[in-house]
Amino acid sequence: MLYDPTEHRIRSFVTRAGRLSTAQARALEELGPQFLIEYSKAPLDYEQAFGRKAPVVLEIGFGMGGTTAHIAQAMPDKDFIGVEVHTPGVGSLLKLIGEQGLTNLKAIQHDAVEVLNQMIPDGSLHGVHIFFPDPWHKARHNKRRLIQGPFVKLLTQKLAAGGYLHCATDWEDYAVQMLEVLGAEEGLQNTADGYAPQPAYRPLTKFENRGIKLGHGVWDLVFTKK
Ligand SMILES: C[S@@+](CC[C@H](N)C(=O)[O-])C[C@H]1O[C@@H](n2cnc3c(N)ncnc32)[C@H](O)[C@@H]1O
Repeated sequence: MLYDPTEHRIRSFVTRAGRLSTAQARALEELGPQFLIEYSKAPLDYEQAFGRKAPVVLEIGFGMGGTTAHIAQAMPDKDFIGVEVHTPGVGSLLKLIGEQGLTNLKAIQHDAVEVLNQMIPDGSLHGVHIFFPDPWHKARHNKRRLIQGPFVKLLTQKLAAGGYLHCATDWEDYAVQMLEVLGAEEGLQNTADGYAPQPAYRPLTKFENRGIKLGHGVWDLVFTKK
């Protein structure tokens, strides 16, 4: 066990109260029963969850879900599971699922580390997306960053052979950390010589737009499981 969720550990998020809009609250109430997968300590049966057998991509920390819904719509042959702790974000994603009539996207509202440990079977994921994870840019908060050795080992364990891990960030020193940590994971192989060109399926996100306005660069990293 790489992470024991029963042990105290430093989390990559802080619980924010966050105000729900009326539309988000309605989406949670009306679409939650169909599109939310409840956190559980039992392994998830993807075929049962989606009613078909298809490659599964997990997205960690989808924020308001705009990118997640965009990608799911563009790839109807794949099933997507988004994991997010923030309630307004989950409401926002459910609203998009309803508006776009998506049947290949569901959400889990829970800490992704516990979801991976408890619900995701080893060797089962076609891909993992982690777009603009919180940079925790103050040095004393760096330890909260998601992309660290043990977490990357856990992700690698959950990927199928040939499956991919795609991370993106607009914080240069987090990009450097990601390249170092992913490069050090012996189960992974870089698809590029260093940072990867932005894959065509990833649209600009809200955080990316903000970063670009602030003059930050954006770095994509795409690794595959050996
Ligand atoms: C900076 S936001 C980026 C959101 C989105 N990916 C985007 O690009 O717009 C990071 C998100 O990750 C979520 N998050 C952080 N740690 C998480 C965890 N352990 N499990 C699930 N979600 C997490 C936060 O709640 C937040 O919404």
